[in-house]
Amino acid sequence: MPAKGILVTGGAGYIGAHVALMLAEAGERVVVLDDLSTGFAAAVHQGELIIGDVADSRLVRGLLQAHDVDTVMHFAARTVVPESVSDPLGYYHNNTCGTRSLLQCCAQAGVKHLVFSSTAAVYGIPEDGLAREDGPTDPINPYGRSKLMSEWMLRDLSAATSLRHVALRYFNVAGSDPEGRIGQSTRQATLLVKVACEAAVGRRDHVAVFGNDYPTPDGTGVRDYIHVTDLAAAHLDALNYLRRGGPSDTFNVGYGHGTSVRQVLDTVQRLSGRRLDIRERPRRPGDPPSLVAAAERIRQVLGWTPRHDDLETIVGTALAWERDPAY
Ligand SMILES: NC(=O)c1ccc[n+]([C@@H]2O[C@H](COP(=O)([O-])OP(=O)(O)OC[C@H]3O[C@@H](n4cnc5c(N)ncnc54)[C@H](O)[C@@H]3O)[C@@H](O)[C@H]2O)c1
Ligand SMILES: O=c1ccn([C@@H]2O[C@H](COP(=O)(O)OP(=O)(O)O[C@H]3O[C@H](CO)[C@H](O)[C@H](O)[C@H]3O)[C@@H](O)[C@H]2O)c(=O)[nH]1
Repeated sequence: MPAKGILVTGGAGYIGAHVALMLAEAGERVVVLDDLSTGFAAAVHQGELIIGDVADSRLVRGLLQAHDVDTVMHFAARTVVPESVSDPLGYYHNNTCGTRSLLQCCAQAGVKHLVFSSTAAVYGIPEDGLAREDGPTDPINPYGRSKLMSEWMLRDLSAATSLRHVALRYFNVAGSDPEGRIGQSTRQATLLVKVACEAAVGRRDHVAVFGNDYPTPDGTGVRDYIHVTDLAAAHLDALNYLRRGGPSDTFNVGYGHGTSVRQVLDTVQRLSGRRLDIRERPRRPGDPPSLVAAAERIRQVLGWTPRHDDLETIVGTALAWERDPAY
């Protein structure tokens, strides 16, 4: 019997494309659904790309049936925090209502497994800077709320039906495919590693440091940066876990240690050999001083074994992409 299909929504985007390629290389039959609002057709290396909206129920129902899909990996979303503040309804429409529509199709088609892209933004500002899966969720922007609502819907649907899911809460994702096939080409990026690498190759004239008076070792914000290839591998671990019959669950995907803005910028300067024009700016509203994953559960339960837990590898691959992007 031919293998069941895996539907990857948002598979032309930065993270989804890395996962789709890794799945295809592992021998899975992948079909990508993406409206190309922020993604790139050239990011889809293997498997079919269907251009369309996750909220198009007719299209999605047809795809689930035609490709005999039993697993959905759901990446499609709008992801820019400040944009979610200025256009909250757009974010709830695309991320929350889009997910609801997709889930309805999955339930009707009897999809067995779903892996969902959630975010550390569901935590808001944890008191001690360490985010635990069973700790409070209190997102501070519409993006985080749109994702948390999706987690809730998934949890309720899994309780009511035979669907089982894994929600992965990503921390700060950066870097690119070490072979240079896929990377982050997001336009008007706001994320630190991407912005700093753009400056290092001369595509921006400066980098802002948002806040130098945080209660952190060097006064700048601390985050848990993870390499996109390790993040992609977590999705294959989640898939294997669900196939083994594992119950629905939620996991942080982070390394469990923090890096400051200044450490990131120092590394970008050292690896690029370029001095950046660094401008100290006031704190960015809504930024927690420090956000680091409690990172044990995913290793224990899913068996996730990161291979690129190294700031130089993260920045090095991000810089390589910035110098010579494939799209
Ligand atoms: N990049 C990060 O650091 C980060 C951190 C936490 C969580 N996430 C989550 O990971 C997922 C992927 O993010 P990314 O960084 O790859 O962003 P991205 O913008 O590169 O990818 C999102 C993809 O979804 C597509 N898309 C958006 N709305 C769609 C719709 N309605 N129908 C079909 N396709 C649609 C876009 O065209 C794009 O290809 C998102 O769900 C995001 O919330 C990302
Ligand atoms: O030009 C910049 C950009 C960022 N920063 C600082 O660098 C750190 C990281 O900021 P990012 O914008 O790179 O990422 P965030 O920590 O804001 O992460 C948010 O956006 C991510 C990607 O969308 C995830 O969703 C994540 O969960 C969500 O909290 C923060 O201290 C921020 O103040 C700067 O100093 N200058």
